[in-house]
Amino acid sequence: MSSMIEVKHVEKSFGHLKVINDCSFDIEKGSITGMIGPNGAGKSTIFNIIAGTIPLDSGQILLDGEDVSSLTANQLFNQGLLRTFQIAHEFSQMTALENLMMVPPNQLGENIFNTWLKPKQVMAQELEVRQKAQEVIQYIGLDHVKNELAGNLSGGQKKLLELGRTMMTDAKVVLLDEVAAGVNRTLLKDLTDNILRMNRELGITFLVIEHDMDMIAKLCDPVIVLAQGSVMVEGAIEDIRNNQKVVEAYFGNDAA
Ligand SMILES: Nc1ncnc2c1ncn2[C@@H]1O[C@H](COP(=O)(O)OP(=O)(O)OP(=O)(O)O)[C@@H](O)[C@H]1O
Repeated sequence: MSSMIEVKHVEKSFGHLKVINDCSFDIEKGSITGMIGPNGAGKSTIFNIIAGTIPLDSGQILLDGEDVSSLTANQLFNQGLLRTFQIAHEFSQMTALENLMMVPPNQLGENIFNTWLKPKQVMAQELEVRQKAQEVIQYIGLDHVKNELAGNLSGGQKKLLELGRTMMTDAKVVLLDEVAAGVNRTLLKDLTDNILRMNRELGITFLVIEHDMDMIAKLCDPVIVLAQGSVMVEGAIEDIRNNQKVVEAYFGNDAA
């Protein structure tokens, strides 16, 4: 197995507060790697650094062997690394299907000159995108609500739609930040099944930050425990659960 993402000696401070401290770990290609840790451990910060939304102070991030430490989120998107985002306000007034159709970058039709100069190509591409969106909406099990406004979908359905949006791209790695929050148990199972299926069938690598331990246990191997800005332990969830250092990091020394 080779690495999809390598985090090497990354450091990040906010003012005088050192939040990420000589942090190094690898995410294997084809894995669903979980990241857990107590509040304030630096999970969101390292996640945002990998996603290109926060610059690192020092260290290096490699994507598929290439140094991407200074790339922006947009540039990383074009290299196949993306994170799910909540459906923005303006998209909530579009249908679920239209939300999927908005995703592919560089659609020819977006450029007015292309619409005049290359109308056939624009139409062919729109048809292709529509077909792909239809396939994706079926894949994620939202066909029955494809014409509903995204704003009217339930919390869990919105999460599924966000996952679907990543399938409209040629994603190699998807970063998921607390997808389970506010999702009911039935849709949580759909969400978990879809992530497992996308991983198995499409070969997408996932990095998952999650407070829901059930979801972590169902999805992730390995699991990385972050504490005070660096990796405390890494391994299978059963080993992590029984690790005394981890229990102490979460609950303090009283937990012993
Ligand atoms: N933009 C910022 N400016 C200043 N301090 C920040 C900033 N972002 C995060 N921090 C601080 O960095 C530390 C780590 O925060 P971070 O959100 O990465 O932790 P976390 O592990 O994701 O926590 P949680 O599980 O509570 O979401 C915290 O002490 C937080 O207050």
